[in-house]
Amino acid sequence: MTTTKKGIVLMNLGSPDSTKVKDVRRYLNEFLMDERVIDMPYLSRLLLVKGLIVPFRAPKSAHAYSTIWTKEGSPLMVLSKQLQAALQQQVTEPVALAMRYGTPAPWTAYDELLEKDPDLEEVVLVPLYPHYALSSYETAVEYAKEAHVKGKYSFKLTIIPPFYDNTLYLDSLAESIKPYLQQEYDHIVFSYHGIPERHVHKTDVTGHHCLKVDNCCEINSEAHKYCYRHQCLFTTKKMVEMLQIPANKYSYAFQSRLGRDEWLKPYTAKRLTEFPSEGVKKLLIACPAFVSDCLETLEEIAGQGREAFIAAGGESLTLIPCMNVHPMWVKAIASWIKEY
Ligand SMILES: C=CC1=C(C)c2cc3[nH]c(cc4nc(cc5[nH]c(cc1n2)c(C)c5CCC(=O)O)C(CCC(=O)O)=C4C)c(C)c3C=C
Ligand SMILES: [Fe+2]
Ligand SMILES: [Fe+2]
Repeated sequence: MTTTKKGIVLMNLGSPDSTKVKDVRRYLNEFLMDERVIDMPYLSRLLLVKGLIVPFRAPKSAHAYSTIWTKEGSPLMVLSKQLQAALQQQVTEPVALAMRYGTPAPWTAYDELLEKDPDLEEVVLVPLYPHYALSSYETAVEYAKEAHVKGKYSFKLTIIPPFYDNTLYLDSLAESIKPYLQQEYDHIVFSYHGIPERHVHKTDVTGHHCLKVDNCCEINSEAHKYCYRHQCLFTTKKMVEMLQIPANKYSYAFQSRLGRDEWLKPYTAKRLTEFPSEGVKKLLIACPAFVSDCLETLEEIAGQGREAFIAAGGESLTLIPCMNVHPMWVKAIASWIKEY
């Protein structure tokens, strides 16, 4: 029996090169000019992003990054590199890292793998997103595929699908949350990165299900394959079942809204200011849409979010860290590689 010579690419979102405003500006321009993130015709997008959003956002984001930046760089990059190293301990195939924005680009990762093994026959791409969204999973995959075609690489590219319902992901996530449920708490919120409602309509393959039918995400539909909201709600439901969280002690919410469009609701930022008046004083927050801690968990939730919650009368907000390099999570990725 001959075995295929494989390599692995872990792919995440990416961070600016530094907290300097010019680096953050370059990163935001690349990110927000992505048509799967700001889905507008090119000229309108250019005017909005370069004329309005980035000039105002870059200094604010640079400051936000400066509050979480480490000696080794952005937490997202540092933790992604740690995940790469931990996975490399578990598998014999070479493991490289790629980012959708900034560096390392997918072609850099492909070249790195080929340098280690010029006879490489297959690369397994692991987009580090549990849930499908145009602005996360799809854009990463399309970018990696484009780099594969443009670079005329001869190896086969195999792509791991969104893993929101995969037992190994759910087991690792539950295991990473479990210790935090031992402490006294009033409520746990599962906070997912938000997306515009328009994106949910766009990915509805039926054209008439998502956000149009009552309880759309709970009624069986072929739309769920691409429905970010369904997939987030599914992950929440599984966590609640597996961790036996009482029905009155949990909720879900969506964070990181940008602009004035309607995004998935409820908004985390609003809920944080409402919880204390509902009797929630000790709050836990888990962020299952992120596999590695990043600006959105460390600054938006544990920084600004905690401040808003306390100012509204809350006592404590505990951010449950992402899976990061949890041994079960590393093993989960290693076994997906074997399966594919
Ligand atoms: C979990 C998946 C993600 C989805 C879906 C997503 C959608 C989305 N994001 C923006 C705008 C921004 N997001 C930013 C940071 C950021 N986003 C994700 C993941 C998803 N985004 C991560 C992991 C991060 C953190 C990166 C890091 O370096 O730590 C930012 C940059 C920071 C800021 O200025 O707030 C922007 C901008 C939109 C518009 C969108 C859906 C359309
Ligand atoms: Fe984002
Ligand atoms: Fe749905």
